[in-house]
Amino acid sequence: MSMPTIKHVRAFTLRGGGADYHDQGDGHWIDDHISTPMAKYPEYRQSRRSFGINVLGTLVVEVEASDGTVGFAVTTGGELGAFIVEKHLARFIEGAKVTDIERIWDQMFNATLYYGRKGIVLNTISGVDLALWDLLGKIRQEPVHQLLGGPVRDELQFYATGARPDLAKEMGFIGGKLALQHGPAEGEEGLRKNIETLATMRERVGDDFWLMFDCWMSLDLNYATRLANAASEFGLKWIEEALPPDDYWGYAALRQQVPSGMLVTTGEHEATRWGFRMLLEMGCCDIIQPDVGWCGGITELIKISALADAHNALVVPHGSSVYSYHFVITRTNSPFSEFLMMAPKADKVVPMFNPQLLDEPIPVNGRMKASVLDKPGFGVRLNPECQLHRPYDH
Ligand SMILES: C[C@H](O)[C@H](O)CC(=O)C(=O)O
Ligand SMILES: [Mg+2]
Repeated sequence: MSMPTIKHVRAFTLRGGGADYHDQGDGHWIDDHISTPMAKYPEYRQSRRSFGINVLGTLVVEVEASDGTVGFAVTTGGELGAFIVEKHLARFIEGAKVTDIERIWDQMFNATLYYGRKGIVLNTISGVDLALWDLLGKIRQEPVHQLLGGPVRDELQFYATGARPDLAKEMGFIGGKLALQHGPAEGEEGLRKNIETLATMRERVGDDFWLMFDCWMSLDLNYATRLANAASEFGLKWIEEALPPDDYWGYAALRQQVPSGMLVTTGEHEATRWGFRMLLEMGCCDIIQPDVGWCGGITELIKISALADAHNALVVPHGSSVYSYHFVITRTNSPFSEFLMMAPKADKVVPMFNPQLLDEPIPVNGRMKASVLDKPGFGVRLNPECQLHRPYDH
């Protein structure tokens, strides 16, 4: 079979939820007094949007092959990501064969090393990488999970992230992850309120349902240790992203200090095999949580996951909807998945990247059959009702 080449790459921006899932309206649980690294400033404590968590918006990358097939992906990256794709990365993509994914990744990463390595550049590289996997799947008429070696189980099992683990239990999820609401700047009273929320939820969900705290990089080692000790009485399963992502030493210490049996998890703001190598070799956590749309895409996640497996660590990707589902179903060291509850009150299941994708599968009774993922590529379409904007052209 002669392999088509890539004729065009195009980058667009989009506003309103979707891949930039913090870009929500007023009254959404995800923006209601969540503990953040900015919460030490009282004026930025009530809303994450107040410090600009949603400034980037969504980046849409489209790759069109010489036979007319189009692959695409969405990630967080907006206009800055669009600039990087159109003005810098396009040269490595256009003219390449659709199977040249590994070489394109290596060229994108090495050409941006002097200003990249992590953050928005890696989000952007991830977006291109996911679009390339989508394209290859569509050209081969195979789902991405099949390109990755095929499912290792019949279905995915999900825990839910949101303000209502009690409702998540009724909806069939295996656990509920609460966003921690009060950080160190809110003192002992804040710590008490955090524990009260956990205690209330434990009361409602019973002993066996998993409950976790997501601390979104907002604590220090002392506070995180005290929170973990106090939460232990209420069966906290894991403490997530307790410290800033660069504090590998703090994570290694925290893992030694949490009560026996409690897991330490992190990694959604980490990128590449080198970043995760630090977390794994320094013994920072029990579960790594790469976001497929931010860590370097599927091409890099394959390497990160192999490294984690060799360190006996689980890989439970952060959010990332279909991009993580197609990966998780193919890996034994990824036994369950996250589902971010994007309904403003976390009281019903809506597609995670709503409203940007069509045909985006959702868990039913906290589960998703592998067969639901059996469409070419990632199996989703861009919603034509969403207003695409192309800020740069090349
Ligand atoms: C709930 C967290 O603060 C954040 O918005 C999402 C996240 O970190 C996660 O899903 O994990
Ligand atoms: Mg998290």
